[in-house]
Formats: sequence, C-alpha cells, structure tokens
Amino acid sequence: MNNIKNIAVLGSTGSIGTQTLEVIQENPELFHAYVLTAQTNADLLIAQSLKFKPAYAIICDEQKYPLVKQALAHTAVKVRCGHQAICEVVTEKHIDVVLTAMVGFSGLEPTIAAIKAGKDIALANKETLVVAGELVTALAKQHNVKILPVDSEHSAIFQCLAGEGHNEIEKIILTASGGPFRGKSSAFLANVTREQALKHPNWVMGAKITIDSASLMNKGLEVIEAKWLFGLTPEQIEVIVHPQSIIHSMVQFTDGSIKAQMGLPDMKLPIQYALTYPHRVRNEFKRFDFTAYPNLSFEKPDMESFRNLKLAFDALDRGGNMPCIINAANEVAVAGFLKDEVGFLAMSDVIEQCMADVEFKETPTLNDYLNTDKETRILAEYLIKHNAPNGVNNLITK
Ligand SMILES: NC(=O)C1=CN([C@@H]2O[C@H](COP(=O)(O)OP(=O)(O)OC[C@H]3O[C@@H](n4cnc5c(N)ncnc54)[C@H](OP(=O)(O)O)[C@@H]3O)[C@@H](O)[C@H]2O)C=CC1
Ligand SMILES: CC(=O)[C@@H](O)[C@H](O)COP(=O)(O)O
Ligand SMILES: [Mn+2]
Repeated sequence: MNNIKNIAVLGSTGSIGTQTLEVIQENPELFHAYVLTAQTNADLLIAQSLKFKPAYAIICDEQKYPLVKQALAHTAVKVRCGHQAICEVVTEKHIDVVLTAMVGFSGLEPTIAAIKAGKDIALANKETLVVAGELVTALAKQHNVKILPVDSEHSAIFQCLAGEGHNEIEKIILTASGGPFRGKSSAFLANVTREQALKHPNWVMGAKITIDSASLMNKGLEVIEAKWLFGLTPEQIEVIVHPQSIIHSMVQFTDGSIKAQMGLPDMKLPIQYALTYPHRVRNEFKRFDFTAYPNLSFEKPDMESFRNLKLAFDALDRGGNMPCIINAANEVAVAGFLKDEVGFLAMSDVIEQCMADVEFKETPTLNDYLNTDKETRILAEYLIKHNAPNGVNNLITK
C-alpha cells in the first residue's frame, strides 16, 4: 500500500514553505509535495517544481504566469495562475494535507475550500483563524477535518495537551520573545527603522511576521489563534515574555501542574509534527543543550509601549468582525511601515482608528468578513495617505 501523504504547500517560496520542502525532502518515504504555490517568485517556484515534481505549480501573479508555464512546459507539472486556481486545486482528490504558509488574509479562502473538500489543514497562516476563527473551526468540525497547528507556540500547546482532557485546562501561557525592541520605551519606538525592526533576535522569518513580532502584534494574533484552536476564553490565555524562545509555550492544568514544550527555535520541528501527527519521526535536527542556556528568563509584556497586544485582546473581547478589522488594518499598516510611509507607533494608531470606525458585525458571515477586510483596507490606506485627519491628528508619527 502507498502511504505517502500528498501535501499541498501553499506559499512554498516563503520561509515556512521552504522549510516545509526541506522536511518533505528529508522524508521522501512519507511525503510528496503535490502542489506548490507562489505569489510572484517565479524563479524559485520553477526551481522547486523541477526538483519536487509536484502535480501542480500555481503562480498568483499573472505577469509571471507565461514564464512559469514555459519553463515547465516539458514536464508533467500542471501550471495554473491566480488565487482562484489555488482555491480549486486544493480540493483535488489526491491531496491529503494542505499546509497553509501564505501571508495574511490570502490564506482564508483556500483554507475554507480545502476544509469543504475534507482536507486536513496544517495551519501556519494564523491570519485565517484571526479573521474568521469561529466560521473556520465550525466548518472543520462539520467536515471532520483536523486543523493541525504549525505556529511554534500553538504546536507547543498542542503537544502539551496530548492525552489531556479539555476540561482540565486552567490556562495556557503563550511565550513571546519580546522582539528586537524588548524593554524599549515609547520614545525609543517612535524612531525605530524598518531595518532595526526586521532583525528578530531568535527567528528568521518573512518580513510581515517579523514586523508583527517587533510590535507584539504577532503575539496578539496568536492569542486569537489560540482561542479558536483550543476553544479557550480570553481569561484562559496569558502572555509571558521569554526572550530566549526555548520554551515555546505552556499549559497549566486545574491541579496547578504546568507542562512546557521546549527546544531550539527551529520551525522544522512544528512543521514535521503537524505533518506526521499523531506520530513522531526521528530526525537530525540540532538538539537542545541545557548547560548552554543557564539563564532562561521571564517577564511581563509591556502593553503600554506595545499597544498592539492590548488592541488584540480588546478585539478578542469584542468578538464578531473586530479581529478581522485589526488584521486588515495591521496588514496595511505593516506594508506602510515596510515602505517607510508609517512610523512604528503609528501602526497602532491606524489599527485603533479602524477599530473605532469600521462597521461592527456581531455574527459575521463569510461575505461580511470579505467586506470588512475590504472596507478596513480602504480606511487604513486613507488614514496613512492623509496622515489620519479623522480625529487622530498628530497620532501618525511619521
Ligand atoms: N516564518 C515563520 O517562521 C512563521 C510563519 N508563520 C506564519 O506563516 C505564514 C507565512 O509566513 P512566512 O513563511 O514567514 O512568510 P513569507 O513572506 O516568507 O512567505 C509567504 C509565502 O506566501 C506567498 N504569498 C505572499 N502573499 C501572497 C498572496 N497574497 N497570495 C498567495 N500567496 C502569497 C509568498 O510568495 P512569494 O515568495 O512569491 O512572495 C510566499 O510563498 C504567515 O501567516 C506567518 O504568520 C507562523 C509561524 C512562524
Ligand atoms: C516561530 C514562530 O512561531 C513565530 O511566531 C515566533 O514565535 C515569533 O516570535 P515572537 O512573536 O515571540 O517574537
Ligand atoms: Mn509563533
């Protein structure tokens, strides 16, 4: 019998995508990369396709489509183009697992399509659950589909919960590195640059999540992601800063006992675990040496200087489409920061203003989420372009 799992790697040219392909390459008897996708990086998508021989290669950027099509013309790889093509191909009958490693809101619709087709999801794209966690987790339940966390903290919690009852969870403790600006004041943050923000102390990741880590929005998104993955109340989710990123997160049970999952910061482990779950597979990843880390430390997050984390908790409390609003506003603000159009602190101003102004929906449908996302982006872009004239004068610091 052929037990090889066919994996659709959405976002194969990115940080998680390339590490997923390394895991697949190291375990050819277990996995085949069945679908590869990229936004614009045609050269890497072509190289990956020649190496991994997927059934499909999908490029979203229309202008790059002819290049990819021509390069793969003499192979068996079927080349497709566009976001809609991803939504269609993920339903293909030979696919076993869809690993979602694209950035931002773009992960939502392909994930929904895959769930409806009964595919298990290895979820790196946390924004999917931030935007529409209630809808997506309900769909997964309805279609008897597993959502397996790839995000390191959620993988840690998932591993700590193995063999434990849901009613026995008192709380989870999400660890945060604190990012490159840990301990810095608002006055310092007002002037930080893109280059400084892109230097994460422990992880090498894509640009968007790296800026999110620097602003603590990544932890805010992860709080919301955790709520939906593990069915928790906001009071059951605590964030603690752990600068070494060795404990990837913890669960405290009703008897006070705490389980932690630990290891060197390396995303290949959570990626591999999501793909091999419920089994563990031997590998050659570097092992942790306790004597090399005599000073593991912990501190409270500073939610006054790093307002995004507080805004994310507020959005979680408000519910409805509010997390979708913060996600869209944040995506626009981060893109603006990366283009040097928005100051570091002003990212929180844009998000806060969008939370105040975009129409609130208590029980949103998928259409509501799509509209909220669009509406929020328009407002956030307007605020950035016009330096936030609608009641937030002078708050945009750049
Ligand atoms: N990197 C990490 O260690 C971790 C990442 N995550 C999450 O995983 C996801 C991916 O992050 P990461 O790998 O760092 O990101 P990268 O920016 O490195 O890679 C993103 C991938 O998605 C593609 N992509 C970008 N925009 C779109 C779009 N609009 N539609 C379709 N595809 C798109 C990119 O294509 P192209 O290369 O052509 O631009 C690339 O393949 C994010 O949600 C992130 O939060 C979670 C935990 C850890
Ligand atoms: C590797 C991973 O899962 C990232 O989400 C990472 O956790 C970012 O680190 P911080 O957000 O804690 O700085
Ligand atoms: Mn994480």
